[in-house]
Amino acid sequence: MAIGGTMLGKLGEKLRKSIKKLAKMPIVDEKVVKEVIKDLQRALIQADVNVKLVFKLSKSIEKRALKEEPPKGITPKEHVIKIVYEELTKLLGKKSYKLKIDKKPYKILFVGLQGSGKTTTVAKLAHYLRLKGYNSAVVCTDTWRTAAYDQLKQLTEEINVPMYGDPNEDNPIRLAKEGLNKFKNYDVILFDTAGRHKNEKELLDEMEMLSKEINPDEIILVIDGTIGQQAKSQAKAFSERVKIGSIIVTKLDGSAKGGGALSAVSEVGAPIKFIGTGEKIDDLEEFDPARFMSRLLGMGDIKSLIEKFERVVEEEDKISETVDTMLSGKFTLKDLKTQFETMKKMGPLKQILNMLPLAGNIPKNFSKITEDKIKKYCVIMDSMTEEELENPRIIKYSRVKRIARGAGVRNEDVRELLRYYKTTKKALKGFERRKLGGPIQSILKQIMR
Ligand SMILES: Nc1nc2c(ncn2[C@@H]2O[C@H](COP(=O)(O)OP(=O)(O)OP(=O)(O)O)[C@@H](O)[C@H]2O)c(=O)[nH]1
Repeated sequence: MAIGGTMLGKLGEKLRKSIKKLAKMPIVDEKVVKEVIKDLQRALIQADVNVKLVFKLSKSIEKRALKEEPPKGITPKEHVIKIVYEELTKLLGKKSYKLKIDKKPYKILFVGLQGSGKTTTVAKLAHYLRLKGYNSAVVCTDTWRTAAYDQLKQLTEEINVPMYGDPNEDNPIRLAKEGLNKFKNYDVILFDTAGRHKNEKELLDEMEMLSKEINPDEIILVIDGTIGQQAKSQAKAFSERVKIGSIIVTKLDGSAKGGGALSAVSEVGAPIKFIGTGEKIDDLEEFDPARFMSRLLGMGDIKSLIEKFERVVEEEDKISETVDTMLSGKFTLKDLKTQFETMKKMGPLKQILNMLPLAGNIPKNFSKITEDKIKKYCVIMDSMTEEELENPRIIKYSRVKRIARGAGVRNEDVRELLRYYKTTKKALKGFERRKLGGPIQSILKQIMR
């Protein structure tokens, strides 16, 4: 499911809007920073993010945006975008934590209130684990809700995962013991539990007893994302009685309060390892705060953009030299080849372009070329001689024919590449270095590297 679509839809939209606004500002000063912070505050509070957290975030953004110097090669605007992104990400946790199956059987105890999506999540995780190559089995210990057994049975049958339970048994401990014994040769055993009891205390008592009996390798708390920041007190109640190892927040699809739930749960101390994004069996996603935020912000992969910026800074001198050569008109097919090879290494061109918040400013010649073309052109250049690459002017008809044959393409393809080269060279000549604005220059540098 696309986050940009329904999931936390409104929050994402609003955050995107304020970042776009920032990206459009001619300069970034205190007034602009404050305005952006106001927008962010409004969006976050509407998504039920705790006011204190929002306040903390505002302070850090303001302080960093106004005090920190942007690194060389990065414009103040890009710098502020990066700070906003980093601070928003921090709301969701410091890093990503993966589920590690490091012994056999790996026992997972699921806890959570009724309706949180626990049973569905157990099945989703069993399915996820199977795709990762682990064979897992499921035990139903819920003796309170009679439909729980049937629901789990149906879900596990659909995915062909063995399940143990007994609708006539009223002792969850006995069910857990039996299940443990039955599935001890499996890679992973998932224990589903009750979500309802006479009262909350007794539910927690039962979880504690089950935990003692099963001695799980990990206890996963399942929390309904639609409850917003209340998720924190719920998580706390459970963690006071059993050792919560990780959390899964469900129903983030279409929940306006998802941001509140995620940020609140991040404060509890146990990492969010997965999120539930729908009712279907594969609507379970590994949770990575940085990736999640960059997707939510809908600006392509900001994380990789930032890493690239870091490389830009490191390679500033080297790039500067290359750009100088290109802009001075000494642009050979060899330079074009280097440029293509970098593009190939950096991933699909489309992706690179999407990563740039200001992609609209890229000269047409650069954005028009497709990945397939790049591949083809590289093959063609591979069958050229060093001399031809250095001095493309010598490539006349007989050479075109030889190159085409060598590369297994039509003569017309070779001529097309030569035309592309000429246009690019001309376009580069048209740029006067001093006329290039900051961001355009760094984009050009990225592309030309
Ligand atoms: N939209 C959406 N619905 C979900 C998600 N996860 C679970 N649900 C739905 O939430 C409802 C409750 O889920 P269950 O798995 O039955 O809840 P439970 O926590 O196991 O309830 P107990 O068995 O009583 O503890 C079901 O209708 C699920 O389909 C999710 O990520 N997104």
